[in-house]
Amino acid sequence: MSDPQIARPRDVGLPEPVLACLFDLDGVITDTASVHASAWKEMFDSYLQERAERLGEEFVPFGIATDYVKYVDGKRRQDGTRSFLASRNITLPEGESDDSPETESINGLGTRKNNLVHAKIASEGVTVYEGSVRYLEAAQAAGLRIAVVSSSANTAEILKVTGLEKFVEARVDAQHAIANGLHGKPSPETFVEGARLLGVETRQAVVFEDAIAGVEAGRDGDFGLVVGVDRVGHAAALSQHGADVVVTDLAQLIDNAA
Ligand SMILES: O=P(O)(O)OC[C@H]1O[C@@H](O)[C@H](O)[C@@H](O)[C@@H]1O
Repeated sequence: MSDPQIARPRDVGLPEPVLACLFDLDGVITDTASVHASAWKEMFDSYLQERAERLGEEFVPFGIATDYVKYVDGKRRQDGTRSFLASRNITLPEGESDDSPETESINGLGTRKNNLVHAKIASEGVTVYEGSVRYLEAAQAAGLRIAVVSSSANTAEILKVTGLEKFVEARVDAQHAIANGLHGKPSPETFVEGARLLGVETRQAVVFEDAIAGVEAGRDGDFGLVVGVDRVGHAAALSQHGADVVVTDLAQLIDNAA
């Protein structure tokens, strides 16, 4: 529900010179970080199990609270795959972007995971955080420009099925980043691009992120503020890696400012 009394950045808990909000999507606006996390676990566990049997090694499952948060969350699909496999001393060829799910390559494992994400979204739908919709409405009412900056190649689809497109003036997703040669998070380049597309300086933009790689990107990009969003009890890690403030729900910023 929009609040007609909200008219300035400080009413949504942001410093006055701020002109724009750069929102991560999965885990910040939509409850899709959990969908991604369970797809990653299903894919890696089946791959690791099959590999352990083949090589006669012990099967060590993929941990969501450990491996996902540390190596995968917030990063582009191929970067997350590579980063987790490196932590297990596994090196695979990159392969091609259209590798089938059976191909033992970085892209092949990514295809497996993406098929699982699509199946989960088709069967379970996408949940939008109510507090985030309230925040989007309030930010819009306060005259702030809004971009979504996500590592996901499924960003456009998620924004469409949830009806959130109407809030978004600029979108920097995996396709945009790759087409423009931008490094993915934890590099700040995609957030810098979000500010550029909105026509504001980075100091005039606030980054909203739930992932360690995302707050690191915010910290390294000279933004006005980095808001960490803690959905899984990792507030301390978000602060340590670059969040200036941490909330468990975006609506807290409005309520605290009132
Ligand atoms: O596989 P996709 O949809 O391109 O998403 C890549 C990544 O996108 C990020 O937004 C998520 O935090 C990660 O969990 C996800 O793995």
